[in-house]
Amino acid sequence: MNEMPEVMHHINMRKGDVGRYVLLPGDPGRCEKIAQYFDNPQFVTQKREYVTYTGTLLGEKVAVVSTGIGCPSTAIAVEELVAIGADTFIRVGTSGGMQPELIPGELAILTGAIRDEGTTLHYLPVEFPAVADTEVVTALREAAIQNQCGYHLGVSQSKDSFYGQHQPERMPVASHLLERWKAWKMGGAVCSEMEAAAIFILGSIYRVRTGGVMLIMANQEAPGPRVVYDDLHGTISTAVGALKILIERDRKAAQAA
Ligand SMILES: O=P(O)(O)O[C@H]1O[C@H](CO)[C@@H](O)[C@H]1O
Ligand SMILES: O=c1cc[nH]c(=O)[nH]1
Repeated sequence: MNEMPEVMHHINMRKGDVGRYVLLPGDPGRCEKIAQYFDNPQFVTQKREYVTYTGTLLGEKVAVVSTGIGCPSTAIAVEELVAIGADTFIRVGTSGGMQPELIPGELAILTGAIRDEGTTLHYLPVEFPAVADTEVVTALREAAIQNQCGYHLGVSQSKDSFYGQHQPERMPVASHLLERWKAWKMGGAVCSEMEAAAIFILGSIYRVRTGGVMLIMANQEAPGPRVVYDDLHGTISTAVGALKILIERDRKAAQAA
């Protein structure tokens, strides 16, 4: 087996560059905006789709690292971040709503993800569920309530094809995609996005804490207005609030130990 290099090949960082707590948006352009919610925000590095800023919350080092689109690049980010010492990850993303009652602008706090993608099959058989960490889910829910954000708890569909979600009819495998979408809906999936399954499966394997909070931009099951892509204040505040809750709880647990 090849050892991990000292400087990680893709994220371009080494031990000490980030702390334990990391936010993971897909879009590299969202990192600077998220970092503004930290104290002492600082740009660290950029390589390919991986942009990193660090800062502090309650005096603790935190980071935001973009994953790019999809599970392949996300799995690489999580692998390399775990190798340099991170152990708590929250995906901060956008998604499409999958249940008629969801209102664009509300949040989906993920308890798990449907593994409708190929990357995690390189890690665990498909029967293994992609689940979020209970402590992270609880912290996200508390933070959403503190921020007065409407939210729904549930599973996302983590898929490989954005256009397979939005224009399934034009795909040669249309009937397959439509039938499976119907099944995900009947099973109660709340939203569709592209990275959570990889984060959750790697979290299980490496015994690190993972979760995700997704802005519901539009509802595919109840067409109506979309929220603007840039309007992520509630989503980011909820993720940052959850990190603060986890930092405080971790400190108390360390003192009690
Ligand atoms: O909002 P982000 O985190 O970029 O994520 C969502 O947006 C992208 C698709 O437009 C996919 O990466 C999907 O998961
Ligand atoms: O509908 C959507 C919105 C954001 N990201 C997705 O993958 N799907």
